[in-house]
Amino acid sequence: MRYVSTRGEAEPRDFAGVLMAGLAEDGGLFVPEAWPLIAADQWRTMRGLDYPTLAARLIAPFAAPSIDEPTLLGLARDAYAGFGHPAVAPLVQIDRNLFALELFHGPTLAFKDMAMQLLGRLFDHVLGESGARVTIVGATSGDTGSAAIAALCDRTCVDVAILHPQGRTSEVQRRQMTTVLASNISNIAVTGNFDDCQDLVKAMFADAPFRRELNLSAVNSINWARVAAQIPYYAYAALALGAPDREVAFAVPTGNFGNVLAAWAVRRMGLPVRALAIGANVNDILARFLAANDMSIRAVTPSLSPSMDIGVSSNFERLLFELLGRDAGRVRQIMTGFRTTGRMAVPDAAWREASALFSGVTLDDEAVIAAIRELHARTGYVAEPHSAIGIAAGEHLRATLPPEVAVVAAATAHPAKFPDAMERALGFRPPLPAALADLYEREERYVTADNDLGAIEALVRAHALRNAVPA
Ligand SMILES: Cc1ncc(COP(=O)(O)O)c(C=O)c1O
Ligand SMILES: N[C@@H](CCOP(=O)(O)O)C(=O)O
Repeated sequence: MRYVSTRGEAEPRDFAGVLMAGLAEDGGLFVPEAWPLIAADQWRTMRGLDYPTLAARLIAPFAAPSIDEPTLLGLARDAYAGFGHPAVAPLVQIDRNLFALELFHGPTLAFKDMAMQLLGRLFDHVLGESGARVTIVGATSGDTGSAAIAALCDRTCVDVAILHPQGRTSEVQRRQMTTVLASNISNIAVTGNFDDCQDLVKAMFADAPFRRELNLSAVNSINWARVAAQIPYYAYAALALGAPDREVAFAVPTGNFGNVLAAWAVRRMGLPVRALAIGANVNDILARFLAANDMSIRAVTPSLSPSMDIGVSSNFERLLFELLGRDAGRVRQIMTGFRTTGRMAVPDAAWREASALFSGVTLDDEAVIAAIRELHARTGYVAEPHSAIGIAAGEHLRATLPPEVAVVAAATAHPAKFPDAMERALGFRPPLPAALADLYEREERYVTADNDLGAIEALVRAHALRNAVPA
């Protein structure tokens, strides 16, 4: 499989090349040159496979020829061995025809572990073969950072610098990052919001000499490998519920649009996905787009679902590329306009196509608290704010669909990551699992920095040089 940039000017490359490159040199995102299409008969043979086997089977067409399926299977078995549930991503029925796909049984208690545990092993595999070393720069609103750090700490071939918005994550999220004292990990608390951090990451990639000097790579969902590794759990859920012989629909709490893009991908690969709902907090650029073709940047407002406090959803560009018939020139023009005007001029036909498949549901903090309480009182299910938004979107979706369509909502984080919100909603603080029980006693280490590219680059360079192996 070869990958092309959504903006058409970067050199195409294979899976290993895309894993290492992260963001394309033209500022675009890598996408598969062609989508693998799986026939119904082949899908049926995948029913009942365990999670690592299914993951290897579905990622194999994306990874070929860089990495073959047996190698992927070995990496996947290792990646998911430490998960806290034997099914890795269990489906829990929470109501009539409504299921929660629990994606938070990995080491850092959020769905990011599902991809990141595999990604860490992919980096080792590819870099081990080449002998190269990379500097990974990442932006986080709370969960990507801790998952990346857990997956990559102490690996000899990578240095990791994670930018988080100072004071805008939950304390558990911050401590999950800042208490990892491995020498290849650096945490930078930036004065600003997640979008500032993400813009800084993209600016580092756009600084060609810096990018070359440090051999930059990415762990955010701008890196195609992240999205590829998020595809299997949607297929896993759909197959368990009867696909390809039964339609399914997915509801996904959304920030950077990576997770729901993976759900869209299984549809593109041939599974009968009838509809996709995105759940948003007050930072609802995607819901506004779907409702009224209003993709306009607004100030980011802190909320009880901090991981979704995102103003601009990077992965929308991958969907836009498809909606525009893969016209990279058009994408380039629209994205340039978006950056300069703050409003994305999506052609009407593309918007209509998107809104025929996707719907959006917005919940402000009061509605989130009410949704957590109501869900708990009615079903006994304890959902943290992000998952509660996903489930609320699933409930809206269910009301619009025939009863034979199975609705699956992504439960993206463990309630213990957001104890303040849970206490406000349900009057108790869910305990952290044993492996994290002493999180509040652990030493924290991080540096703070202004939202200034030069200052951040200097910190990242110093970190990478400190760890560089002498020639
Ligand atoms: C717990 C949680 N839920 C939902 C999201 C939104 O996912 P995405 O950014 O892939 O849309 C995030 C962050 O990305 C998250 O950490
Ligand atoms: N919600 C994320 C933000 C980054 O999203 P990503 O999927 O692009 O890594 C986080 O928790 O960090």
